[in-house]
Amino acid sequence: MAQTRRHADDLGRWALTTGIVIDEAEPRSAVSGLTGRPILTVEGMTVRYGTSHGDVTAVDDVSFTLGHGERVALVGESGSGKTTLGLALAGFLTQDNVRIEHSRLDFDGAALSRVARSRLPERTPGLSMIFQDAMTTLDPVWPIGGQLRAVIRAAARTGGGGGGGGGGGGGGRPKRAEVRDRARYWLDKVGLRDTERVLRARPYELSGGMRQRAMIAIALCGGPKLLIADEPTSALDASLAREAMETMLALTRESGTSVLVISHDILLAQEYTDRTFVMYGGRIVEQRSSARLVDTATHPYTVALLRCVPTLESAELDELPTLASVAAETRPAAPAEVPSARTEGQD
Ligand SMILES: Nc1ncnc2c1ncn2[C@@H]1O[C@H](COP(=O)(O)OP(=O)(O)OP(=O)(O)O)[C@@H](O)[C@H]1O
Repeated sequence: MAQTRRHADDLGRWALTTGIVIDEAEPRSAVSGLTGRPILTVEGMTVRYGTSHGDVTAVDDVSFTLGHGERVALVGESGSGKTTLGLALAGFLTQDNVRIEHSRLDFDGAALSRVARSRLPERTPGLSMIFQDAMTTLDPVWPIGGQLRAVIRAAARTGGGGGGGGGGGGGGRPKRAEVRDRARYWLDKVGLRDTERVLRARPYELSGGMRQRAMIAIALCGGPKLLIADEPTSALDASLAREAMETMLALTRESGTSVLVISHDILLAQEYTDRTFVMYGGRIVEQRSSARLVDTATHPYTVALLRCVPTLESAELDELPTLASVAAETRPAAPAEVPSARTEGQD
């Protein structure tokens, strides 16, 4: 808790310092037309790292649900706990110094207990994760083809799908030729040409954009029901980032895969997702329809974040607004003045 508190005190002016957190959950159906049982239900999740200076509470009592086929952006500044939340959900936080607590964590209708998860790439069947930098995430000395085939085989063992390329999703052991076909199919799906070369290549032999596409193929070839993408395009330049994001989202739409995309980029969140969750100091302080975020955001941090988005008007300014400058302009709100939580549709 000490670290979270210090972090909040650095910014000093927003609601977290007054202890007020607005967790404004809109009904999913009202936002995206999605109904039925959620693919993911998280209640009361807290993640702490034990350090030599005491415990760091990186995720602090977070609750939300994610619908089947829904795409949600998790935005927030550096250190707000986005990556920790994604890693905890995907089962990557297994170190001894990490403590994860929750009152409920259900994925695809079943409780996700950490002990039930096994080694990669079978850590959580049906749940896949993409990371920021393919170069440091992919095995550097293992050809792309081998990495793809390992996930395809693992998915087949656990009954995963993945579609296309010759079966293998029926829970049995797929034939070698089928696995090879499916690996080619997925490279083709993510827009990589010269697939034979890419299959044989090690990650360092590909360009950044190609590596990121290969990582998207590896993440999706097992037919996940939920994809957690942590800053999936921030290592790419703007045009490649857009292409890779569009490819990833088109493929997940096609397969009905739910997506939780972690990003600093609130514009990207608005453009590509159904709902946006804003994280601040380890908490989800706002959950909104992405399309209506600008008009409906009430939490002071979200409002400040939106004011920092560059616009044509701000190009005229001597200095672009930053969180620090917006905070400096904002009179510290007394607890009674902080906007109260309202759910859209109540007005
Ligand atoms: N292994 C660790 N040990 C101790 N503290 C950690 C560890 N990893 C993260 N933290 C701390 O947990 C908090 C949340 O970090 P996290 O990386 O989850 O935030 P983030 O929002 O994803 O940031 P970024 O956008 O920069 O990736 C930060 O205070 C960070 O310093």
